[in-house]
Amino acid sequence: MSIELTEPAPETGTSNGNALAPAVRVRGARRTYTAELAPVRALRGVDFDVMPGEFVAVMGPSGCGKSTLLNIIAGLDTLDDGTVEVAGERVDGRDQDWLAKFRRHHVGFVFQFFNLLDGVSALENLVLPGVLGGMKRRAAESRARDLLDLLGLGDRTDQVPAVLSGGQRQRLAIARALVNEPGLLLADEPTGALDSEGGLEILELFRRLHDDGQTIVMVTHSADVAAGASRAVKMRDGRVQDAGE
Ligand SMILES: Nc1ncnc2c1ncn2[C@@H]1O[C@H](COP(=O)(O)OP(=O)(O)OP(=O)(O)O)[C@@H](O)[C@H]1O
Repeated sequence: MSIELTEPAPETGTSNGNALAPAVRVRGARRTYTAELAPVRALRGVDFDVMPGEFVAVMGPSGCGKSTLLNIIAGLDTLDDGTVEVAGERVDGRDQDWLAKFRRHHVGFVFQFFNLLDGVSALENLVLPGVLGGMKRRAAESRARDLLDLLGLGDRTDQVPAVLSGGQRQRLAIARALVNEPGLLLADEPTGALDSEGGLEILELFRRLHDDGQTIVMVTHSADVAAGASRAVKMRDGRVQDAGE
């Protein structure tokens, strides 16, 4: 059974009715963390745009604010100042319930260390977020099986994550992130825990998803991985130094 990877426009409803709204629009983003010695200014006025269908790599030295930027786009962290829009919808200033619902339907998140549910099968790792996202169990199972097939894990449905290789676990995590057909896929160092072969395999998968229209923002330290994206954004000291072309 084939599966359509191309995403329809997210049904967030744009605030201004503009169908060409950027997938992501961040303006003047500031985030300072309280720390023991001195406050850490993780974001110092970031402007960042991603158009629908782009595959953007975010690069920069350790501590420059890459993960913080990704987290504020996902509504996993809050801003001190500035605005964040995803598909035309303001994300900043929302309460936790709104953000949880928003994430469930519109944002898929892939982590460096997979963050899978260890005690349940590969299939169940996908079915649970599908059901939480509002699917009937049978529909979620069907979607989960299709995604596992698509990502080359069709023969692993009943296995728990612990018996999978790192690359297979990351493919499972990507499948999970796609269960609810998010308009936006965010990935924080998705190849960071893999060897170079495993990393390139994941990059190839992202490129396929991108070819099918998926909007992707990926944080990476690897220039080789970033070269596979359609644009590389460079951050430094809490700012965007180069927005790429
Ligand atoms: N919850 C927090 N509390 C305090 N400081 C934090 C917190 N989260 C991040 N920071 C600090 O904010 C700065 C930016 O962190 P961030 O994780 O965004 O950087 P990064 O570019 O993703 O780094 P890396 O490449 O090492 O993952 C760092 O100095 C970090 O120590």
